Amino acid sequence: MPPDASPEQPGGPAPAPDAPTPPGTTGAALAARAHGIEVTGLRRAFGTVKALDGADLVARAGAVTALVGPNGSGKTTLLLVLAGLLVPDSGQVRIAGHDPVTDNAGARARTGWMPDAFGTWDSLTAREVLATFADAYRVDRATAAARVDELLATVHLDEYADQPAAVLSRGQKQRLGLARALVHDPQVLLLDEPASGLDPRSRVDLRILLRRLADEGRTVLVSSHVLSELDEMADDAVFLSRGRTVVGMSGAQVAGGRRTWHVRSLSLAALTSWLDSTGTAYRPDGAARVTAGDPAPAGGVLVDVEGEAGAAALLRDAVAAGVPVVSSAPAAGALEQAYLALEEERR
Ligand SMILES: Nc1ncnc2c1ncn2[C@@H]1O[C@H](COP(=O)(O)OP(=O)(O)OP(=O)(O)O)[C@@H](O)[C@H]1O
Repeated sequence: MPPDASPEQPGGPAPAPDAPTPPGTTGAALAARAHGIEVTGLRRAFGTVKALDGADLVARAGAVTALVGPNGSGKTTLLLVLAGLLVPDSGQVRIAGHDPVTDNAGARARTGWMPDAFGTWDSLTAREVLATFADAYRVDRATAAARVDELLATVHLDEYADQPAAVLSRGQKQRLGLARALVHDPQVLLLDEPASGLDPRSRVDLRILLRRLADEGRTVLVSSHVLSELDEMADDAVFLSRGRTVVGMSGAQVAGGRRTWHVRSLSLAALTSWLDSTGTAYRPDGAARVTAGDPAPAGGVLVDVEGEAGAAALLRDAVAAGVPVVSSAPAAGALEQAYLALEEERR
């Protein structure tokens, strides 16, 4: 049995007969995808551990939503409940308008689930693995055959299509897991650490694919510890801590907050004396390399500014004052900074 064996796999309850539409469907069918994910007051305990302790979440259709939180904050538990693989103790969940508790088959027919490690049947080929899942989701044979080929190409596994899954590397298995999640053309995609084990090229491909899927009107909820990666792909973010939603943010809110910028100048002295003259607080970036005998070494500082407009004003004024600015960029991604600020508040 694969490690992520679950009733979702072949042999489990059948999806609803009105299974989702094939890829490329447009118009009215896409309009029906208006619902995303809605979670209210979700609770789930394992013995005395409250893995979910009143979590709330909204993930919009047509957007990529990042699910962020420290180890043990309840992300996987939440995703398992959303995937219909774990029954919550209490709370409300709607997946594309369906309740995974009372209408498990209906919700799961519309949900693609990619666990953090995808187990396969090693004796089946990559193509057979996908065909088996398509069959379990009652995708008709002709549609399934075309879709399996299309997905194998999408995740760049076409040359391994007829190889036993046992020969696939960890990253290739992850990509097969992504294809598996898409085999029934779900409206909602749940991905738990999808980029783990992927090489840089595959990470870029994943980002492009998730953006395309969201642009098609699907709901994409993705958890990862690699915040820089989420930064590049997420429209919105939900932060979990100790089983509760600490904050939900739109991308604009994240970008609009107070952030640290790294400003570098050909002359560190010119930069710092200008900042001093304007009363702007700054800190060393810890990377200044002073060359012996160089009277005006290059270097940079960290400055906290309000939103991107604040960063633009800082750059404009520095250049206007004759400071030879080389670069000005966020010191860390927006999600990372928001996350660290939240951690700071909790201390
Ligand atoms: N099957 C289980 N039995 C007992 N405790 C569990 C079980 N699953 C999760 N937990 C506990 O629930 C809490 C939340 O775990 P969960 O895996 O949801 O966190 P997470 O945010 O996904 O963590 P990570 O980032 O480390 O993957 C943890 O304290 C964990 O030990």
